[in-house]
Amino acid sequence: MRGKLITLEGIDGSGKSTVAEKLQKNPEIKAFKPVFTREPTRGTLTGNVVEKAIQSDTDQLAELFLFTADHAEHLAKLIKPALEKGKIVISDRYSDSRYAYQGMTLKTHLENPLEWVKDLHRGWTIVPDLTFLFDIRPEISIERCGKRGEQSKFEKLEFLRGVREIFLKLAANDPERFIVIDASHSPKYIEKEVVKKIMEFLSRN
Ligand SMILES: Nc1ncnc2c1ncn2[C@@H]1O[C@H](COP(=O)(O)OP(=O)(O)OP(=O)(O)O)[C@@H](O)[C@H]1O
Ligand SMILES: Cc1cn([C@H]2C[C@H](O)[C@@H](COP(=O)(O)O)O2)c(=O)[nH]c1=O
Repeated sequence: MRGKLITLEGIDGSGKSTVAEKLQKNPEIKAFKPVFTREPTRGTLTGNVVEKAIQSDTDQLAELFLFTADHAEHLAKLIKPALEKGKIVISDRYSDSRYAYQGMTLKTHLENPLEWVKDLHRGWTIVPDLTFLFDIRPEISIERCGKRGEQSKFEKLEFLRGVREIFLKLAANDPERFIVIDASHSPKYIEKEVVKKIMEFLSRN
């Protein structure tokens, strides 16, 4: 039987990586021996190029294609083989990050960037079985990122407001797949909520 793909999404500083770390240590989740991964990928040719691109003034369309190439590589080398082996895969960011972030960066290039970017993925990507959207006001997430001590070029209030809006739209349009989590709660509360929802999902599927 094909495995299950669970993704963690949200704006910068919404707490996805913190949740991913907690899930890796959680006994209920560990029992399923999930494969933990992320986008942009780490330590790969495509992931390294993306890393460089987002640290510089790369053209927005070029950036979309680099993120998408990284996604193709991620699918081919890790996601598909793991799902074919029946594994549960948990990815910190995935295609919805492209729809939301590049849906914003490409606003000046294209008439309907969200649909255009979604179309680009159609026919070859794998749609997640379950997606958690960690929803938070950018004012809070930016403050959190400040404390973390690094700043990406996407961590701007107006920009993240737009990204958040697209994420919420994606979730509203696909309520079967998305679970929206109020990410302003404590890490402990969020971990409990996410574990509960994953266990419910796995018991049904
Ligand atoms: N629920 C929470 N409450 C308060 N602070 C949090 C919470 N979750 C995470 N943090 C802190 O906020 C910062 C950002 O968290 P984290 O790196 O998990 O976010 P992220 O969504 O993975 O961000 P990015 O996508 O930008 O890498 C970290 O310093 C982390 O310790
Ligand atoms: C996958 C993906 C990511 N981004 C953005 C989101 C972040 O600002 C950075 C890097 O991600 P990280 O989780 O903070 O390491 O890149 C994007 O714009 N498009 C994407 O597809």
